Amino acid sequence: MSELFELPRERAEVAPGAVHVPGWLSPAEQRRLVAACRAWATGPVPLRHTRLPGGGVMSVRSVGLGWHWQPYRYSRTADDVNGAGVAEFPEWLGDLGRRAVADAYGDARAGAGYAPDAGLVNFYDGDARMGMHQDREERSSAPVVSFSIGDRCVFRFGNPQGRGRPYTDVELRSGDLFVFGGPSRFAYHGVPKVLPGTGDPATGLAAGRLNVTLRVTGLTA
Ligand SMILES: O=C(O)CCC(=O)C(=O)O
Ligand SMILES: [Fe+2]
Repeated sequence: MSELFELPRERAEVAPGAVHVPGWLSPAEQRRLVAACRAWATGPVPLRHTRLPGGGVMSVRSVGLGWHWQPYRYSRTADDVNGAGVAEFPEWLGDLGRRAVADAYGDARAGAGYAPDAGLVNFYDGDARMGMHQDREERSSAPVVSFSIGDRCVFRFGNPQGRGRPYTDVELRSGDLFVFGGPSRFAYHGVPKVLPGTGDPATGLAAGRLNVTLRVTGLTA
């Protein structure tokens, strides 16, 4: 069906403290993020499939900013990849995060006080997905900010008690913002499906889905 007949996509509070803001990133901001991710993907730590303790590898390819994430801790160096120090978390990305929190919650003060120090860049090709998990390696309950670019996906957002129901399936499209904090900060969430071929190459991403999450680690040193 043509986009013409689709309902407008509205800001929605999917769970308490979990807010979806469709089309939040401008086309220029999406292009800037894609270009930045392209550079981060090459190093100092390359975009790679994270190895899991059980021996498997994640289908998503990832790289960290500010801090390196590996199951299940943060470090400054990518000891499970090439030992290199992670790329710096840029100030402009923190600024984008502050605006995102302010807009998602309609709370300028919450936005101004948001100080993310870690970014996680995730790239999904057509077959990649992410199982239900909590973001819980952070020692802070500040919100997680998530930006999506490229192919659409089904984002499953649940509850802090466990992987199962209740959850809500949200379609995240290029430019969408999702912020989860407050009572939903430690809610389980995942990406059961990416919808290949639904992105717009004008973003600079010809195929696949890019997701960038910002976090406050609460860690020092
Ligand atoms: O790709 C997404 O939308 C979610 C990514 C995510 O949950 C994570 O990186 O922890
Ligand atoms: Fe997550």
